[in-house]
Formats: sequence, C-alpha cells, structure tokens
Amino acid sequence: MGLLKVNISDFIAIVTIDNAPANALASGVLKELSNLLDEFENNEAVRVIILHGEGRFFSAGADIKEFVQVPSGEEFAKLASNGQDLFERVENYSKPVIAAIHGAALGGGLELAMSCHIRLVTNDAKLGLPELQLGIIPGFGGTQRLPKYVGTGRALEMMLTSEPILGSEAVKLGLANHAHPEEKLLEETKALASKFAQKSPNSVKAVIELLNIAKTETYQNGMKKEAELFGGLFGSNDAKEGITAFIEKRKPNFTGK
Ligand SMILES: C/C=C/C(=O)SCCNC(=O)CCNC(=O)[C@H](O)C(C)(C)COP(=O)(O)OP(=O)(O)OC[C@H]1O[C@@H](n2cnc3c(N)ncnc32)[C@H](O)[C@@H]1OP(=O)(O)O
Repeated sequence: MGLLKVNISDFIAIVTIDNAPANALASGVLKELSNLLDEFENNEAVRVIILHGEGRFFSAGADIKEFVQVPSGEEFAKLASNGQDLFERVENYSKPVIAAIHGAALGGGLELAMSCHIRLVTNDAKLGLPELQLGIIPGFGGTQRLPKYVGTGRALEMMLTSEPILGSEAVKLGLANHAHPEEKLLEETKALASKFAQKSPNSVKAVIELLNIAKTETYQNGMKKEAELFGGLFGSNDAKEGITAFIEKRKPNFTGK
C-alpha cells in the first residue's frame, strides 16, 4: 500500500493517486485500486468516491517504464485485459466514482477517468489518448469508451494525432461535466459528491445499474429492469423515509436500508 492515499469524511472517500512523478498507473497502483474497491463495497461510511492525482497531473497513463519488462505479446494482451477488467469494475461500481482531473489525464489515465461515472476538469487540463505516439494503441478500453463521449470522428482524430484536448473543450464535447479553476476543483467536486451522498445508496446503485445496462441489453430489457428495480425499492426504509419526509416538509435522512 501507499500509492493511493485515502481520506474518508462525510460519506465521501477521496482517493489520491500518489505515484510521482506522473502518477503513472503502475501495476501496484491498479492493485491498490482493486483492493480499495473491495474494501469500500460494504463500507457504509463510503457513499461516493472521488479519484484525483497528487502533484502536477491526474495521471499520465500506464507506466511506460514497466512496458520494457513485458516478455511477450500474450503478456502485453493480459496487461490490457487486466486493466480493462478493473476499469469495467469501476464503471459498474455500486457507488458513484468521480474523477477530478487537473494537469493531464493521458492514455490509461484518461481511460481510468472515462470508466468513472463523472469527470470534472480544470479548464487547462489535457485529456488525450497518445498511445499511437508510442507505436501502440489504447488498451484499457479507450477505443471503446472515447467515441461514446465525443463521437467516432473526434475520437479517431484524438487517437490518430495523439493530441490532447483541453478540459474546457472536454466539457463542450460531453467528456467532462464541468470545468473549474484548479484551486477550486476539489472543493467543487466534493460539493457535487456531497449532493450524491445525501441520496439513498439503494437508489443511487439502481440508477448506475440502469445506466450501464444499455451496454449489453436492449432498450426494452432496460425498461423491464427499470420497472423491476423501481418495484424492488418500494418496500425499502429509504423509500418510506423519502416519501414521508416530502409529506412532512422536511429533508429526508437516508440510511441505505
Ligand atoms: C494500456 C495503456 C497504455 C498507456 O497508458 S501508454 C501511456 C500513455 N501516456 C503517455 O504517453 C503520456 C506520456 N507522458 C507525457 O506525455 C508527458 O510526460 C506529460 C505530458 C505527462 C508531462 O510532460 P512534462 O511536463 O514535459 O514532464 P516529463 O518530463 O515528460 O515527465 C515527468 C516525468 O514523468 C515521467 N512519465 C510521464 N509519463 C509517464 C508514464 N506514462 N509512465 C512512466 N513515466 C512517465 C517522465 O518519464 C518523467 O520522468 P523523469 O523525470 O524521471 O524523466
């Protein structure tokens, strides 16, 4: 442990990638992230996760210096599929994961951010998939996720030029939700996370599941699942609390029960 710093308060876990100089996603960083996801799953003190980077960058991607130790194409493919599996877990995680991006999110760094549920950026952050500059391609899901956010043409241009876009443009394209000045980024991210944390964890989990279902299921099956989960929440304490609070004209206090 030690490459990810964790601070939990007010139901928000702030996870800081601390792998100087560029917060490269070395295998140790990915292992720690996987362990944290295990740990947070049943931790009721964590309702929202914020990922960000210590120092100058969010993350400059996979650790290029580790690549030279990879012995074969099979191992290189395994490195990619292990990263894909982890980022898939982030995307399907039952609690919202927000990436707060400053400096740069490049290669695997952007791929990690794209697997998060929401991205907030600084105006001058650089977001890109520059792997073709290295003679390789994105391997942690970038070719599949980037076009969903920015469209095929723009995604292809970003990959074939290896040139990053700025945070301000990422917001215009829908890759990021909001841009903030760097000194305000974490504060604003926490403010957003805090709104999420006040909702019932059950409803939050259901909404994430329903948004992700479109990846594998038809529209009709998504609708069926929505009705099923809607019905499933009916008897929950949180649904009773939310509806009672509305009638009593007070703020609800959700417990996840
Ligand atoms: C399946 C996934 C695949 C991938 O993710 S492949 C990796 C894709 N990412 C990249 O290609 C980004 C590579 N890095 C850069 O373009 C630049 O760097 C930055 C824009 C991030 C920063 O540029 P600047 O401010 O000029 O600093 P600097 O001197 O280039 O880098 C500072 C130190 O950080 C190390 N570093 C940067 N990125 C990585 C990385 N991805 N893996 C390992 N180390 C990295 C450098 O080597 C150097 O280190 P030292 O000071 O010891 O020379």
